[in-house]
Amino acid sequence: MQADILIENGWILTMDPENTVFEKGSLAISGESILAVGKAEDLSHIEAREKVDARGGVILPGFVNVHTHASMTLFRGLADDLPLMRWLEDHIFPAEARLTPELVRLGAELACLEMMASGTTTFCDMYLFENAVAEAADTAGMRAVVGEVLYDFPSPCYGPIEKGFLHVEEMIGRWKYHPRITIALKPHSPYLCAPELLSRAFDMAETHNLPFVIHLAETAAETETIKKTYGKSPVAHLADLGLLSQRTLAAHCVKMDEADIELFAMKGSSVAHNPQSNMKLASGIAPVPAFLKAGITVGIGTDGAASNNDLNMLSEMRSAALIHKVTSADPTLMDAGTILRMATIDGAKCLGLDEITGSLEEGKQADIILMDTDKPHMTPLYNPFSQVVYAAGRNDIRDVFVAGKGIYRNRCHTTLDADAICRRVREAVLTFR
Ligand SMILES: CSC[C@H]1O[C@@H](n2cnc3c(O)ncnc32)[C@H](O)[C@@H]1O
Ligand SMILES: [Zn+2]
Repeated sequence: MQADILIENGWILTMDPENTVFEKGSLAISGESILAVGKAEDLSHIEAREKVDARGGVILPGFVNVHTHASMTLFRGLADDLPLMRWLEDHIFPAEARLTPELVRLGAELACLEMMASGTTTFCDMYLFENAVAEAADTAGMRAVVGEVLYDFPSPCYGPIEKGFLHVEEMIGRWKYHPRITIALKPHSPYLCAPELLSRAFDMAETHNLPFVIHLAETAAETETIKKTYGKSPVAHLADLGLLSQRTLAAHCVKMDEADIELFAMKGSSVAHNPQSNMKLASGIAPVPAFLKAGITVGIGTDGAASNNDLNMLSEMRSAALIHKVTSADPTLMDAGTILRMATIDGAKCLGLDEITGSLEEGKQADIILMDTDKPHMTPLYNPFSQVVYAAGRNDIRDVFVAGKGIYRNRCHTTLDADAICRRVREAVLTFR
C-alpha cells in the first residue's frame, strides 16, 4: 500500500469513540485523508513518499477553536482590565468603526499564524468583513467556519441589516464548494439583535443547513437586560423563539440556571466555553460540569485576542481543566481526557464537522498535530493526555497538517510569511493608538 506521508514512532491519541491510544503508533496519510492508523507493526506494509519520525512525541487531532474573532489580534492589548460593556462600547466598537476588509484580512492572517503554531487546525469565527477572514484561512490552509456578524445597528461591512442578509446569501454562494471553509449564520446576541433578526437568521441557517452561532448569557448585565425586555432568561428567550436546535452553538453561557441547562440538553444545542475571556472580563464561570452531566456537547474557544489575550488552545484547555476544580472543590471534575475531547472531537461536533475532522480515524481528513516531548518540562511521560493538557506549551507543537498538507513543519510556517505579516500589523495599528 502506498501513502504520501507516514508518521511513525509516537503516541497516537485518536480521540475516536473508543478513545484508542497507540503507544508506538503509525499514521499514514494519502492525499487529504487518513489512510490508516494503528500499531507500527500493523502498518509496516505501507510505503510512503515521506516518513516523519515523531521521536516518541504525541500525535493527535488538531485543536478545534469553537469561538473566536480572529482579526481582533489587531486589538490585542488595546484596552484591558475592563468589564464587557465598557470594553466594547468605549474601546472596541470605536476602533472597529475604522476597520476595512484589508485590515480584517491582515488581522486574520496574524491570527492564523498564531493558531497554527499552537496546534489549531479548525476555527469558528464571527466578525465584520468575514469574506476577508475566509480568504486568510484559505491561504493559510486552515479549516474555518466563518460568519458575518449580524446586529440591529448598521455594520461597517454591509450597512443596514437588510443588506446584511443579502451579504450572507452572497457569502454562502461564494464559499459553497470550498473544501475547508463553511459559512454559518451569526447574529451577535439577544441584546444586540431583535427577535425578528434572530428568527430570520435561524431560518436562513435551516434553509442552507448551516450552523447558527450566537453569544448567549455571557454576563449578569445581559441577563438583566433580557429579563427586563422580554421577561425571561436569554436562553428561554431563544427557546421561545424556536432558535434552540442541534445547529445552535452558543458562546459563553456563563449565566445559565438549571432550567436553561435542561432546555439546552433537550434541544441538543451546544456550548462554546471560553474560560480565559470570561475570567478576564470578569463575566463569571460557565457551569460546564453541569452541562456535561446533562449531556450537552461543549467545545473550547479562545474568544478574540483582545479579551484573552492570545489564541492558544493549549493554555485555554489548561484553564478549562483548572477553573472548575476550584469552584466545585472537586479535583476529579474536568479530567485531562474530557478536556482533550472538548478541544478536538466535541469541538468538531459543535460545528457539525465531526464526520470529517476532530479525531484520527481512517477516511477522515488528515487534520493532525505532532508535539515534541523530548524537553525537560515534558519529561517523564506517564500519561500523554495529562502531558498535553497540564504540561505542554505552544512551543511543543512541531508539525501541523490540515487536509494532509503540512501547513507548519518543524516549527516553520509553510503557507504564510510570518515576518512580513507581523511587520505589516505593527505599521497598520499605528492609527489605533
Ligand atoms: C463578534 S463580532 C461582532 C462584535 O462582537 C464583539 N465582541 C468581541 N468579543 C465579544 C464578547 O465576548 N461578547 C460580546 N461581543 C464581543 C466584537 O468586538 C465585534 O464588535
Ligand atoms: Zn465572542
